[in-house]
Amino acid sequence: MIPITKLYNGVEMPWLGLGVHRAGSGSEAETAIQCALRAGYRSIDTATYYQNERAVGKAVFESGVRREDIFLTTKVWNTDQGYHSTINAFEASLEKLQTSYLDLYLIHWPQSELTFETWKAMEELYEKGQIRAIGVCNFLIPHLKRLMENSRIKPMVNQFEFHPELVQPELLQFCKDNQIQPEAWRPIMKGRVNEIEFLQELSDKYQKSPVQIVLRWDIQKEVVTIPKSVTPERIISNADIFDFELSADDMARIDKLDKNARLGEDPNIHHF
Ligand SMILES: NC(=O)C1=CN([C@@H]2O[C@H](COP(=O)(O)OP(=O)(O)OC[C@H]3O[C@@H](n4cnc5c(N)ncnc54)[C@H](OP(=O)(O)O)[C@@H]3O)[C@@H](O)[C@H]2O)C=CC1
Ligand SMILES: O=C1CO[C@H](CO)[C@@H](O)[C@@H]1O
Repeated sequence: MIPITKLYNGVEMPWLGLGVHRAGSGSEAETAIQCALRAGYRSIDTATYYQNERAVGKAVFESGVRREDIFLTTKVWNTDQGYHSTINAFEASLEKLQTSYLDLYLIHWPQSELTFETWKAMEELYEKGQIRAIGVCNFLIPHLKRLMENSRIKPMVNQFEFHPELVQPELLQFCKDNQIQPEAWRPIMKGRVNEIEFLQELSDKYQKSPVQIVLRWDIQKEVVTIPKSVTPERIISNADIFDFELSADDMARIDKLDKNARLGEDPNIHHF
């Protein structure tokens, strides 16, 4: 059983889920999701932008796992931002995902003034019970402050790039202080954590792979994590992180690998 965290509105979210960006839009994604569900995953992170919501919906529907036991996340893409276009994008996502509600709907990137309208639509869908939790991605502290100062409901989740070379302690603390659950994207640096020497040392010490060490570090830092894989052995081993604990010293030493180095786009270029 993958343990769960509780969002500030009481909704339960698994600490670990399957990311499906670049998991393909057909059978590759379906097979990966079926494998993950068999391995105990109960959370899937997709996006309209990934063009595989249909595959996600099909895999979940055919898995035999009850919809209410799965935590389904998708995101409103930049070109769909705005009040009416968000409602339309949401309806389209529901149809593709073969579901009547979402567990988590996220704004994919901040997009200047339009984001206020997007958020208003999401607040309404949340209040109507069509989404169990609403949140954002790629919001830095100024983005979060601006949204919170100008809206009724604060985000329940902020999903941002997070791994040992991009720790952003201030953003983590800000999320914590405001009861916003942080969620890590690109958590294993696309597999590159395997090449970091110190993580190889910890791998020998704990008898876990560097990837497992890093995913465990996420959990102990209270960051939800969503590693992507379409490889069955990796899907299984990435979830095998709940039977060991990193010492406080080793946690702090992983923190020190921080280089403030991004692999993805810088949210600073998105004015809001
Ligand atoms: N909100 C946002 O803006 C963003 C959200 N995301 C979300 O976060 C998820 C995860 O991030 P992502 O960018 O995919 O990167 P990840 O850090 O999860 O890395 C995925 C890559 O690592 C490989 N991999 C997986 N497990 C292992 C392993 N145990 N050993 C070695 N290599 C491994 C995968 O290969 P293979 O599949 O071949 O096994 C894949 O190439 C995305 O899928 C998406 O859902 C990502 C980017 C931005
Ligand atoms: O979700 C995403 C997947 O990765 C893309 C490219 O790195 C990101 O831009 C996007 O936000």
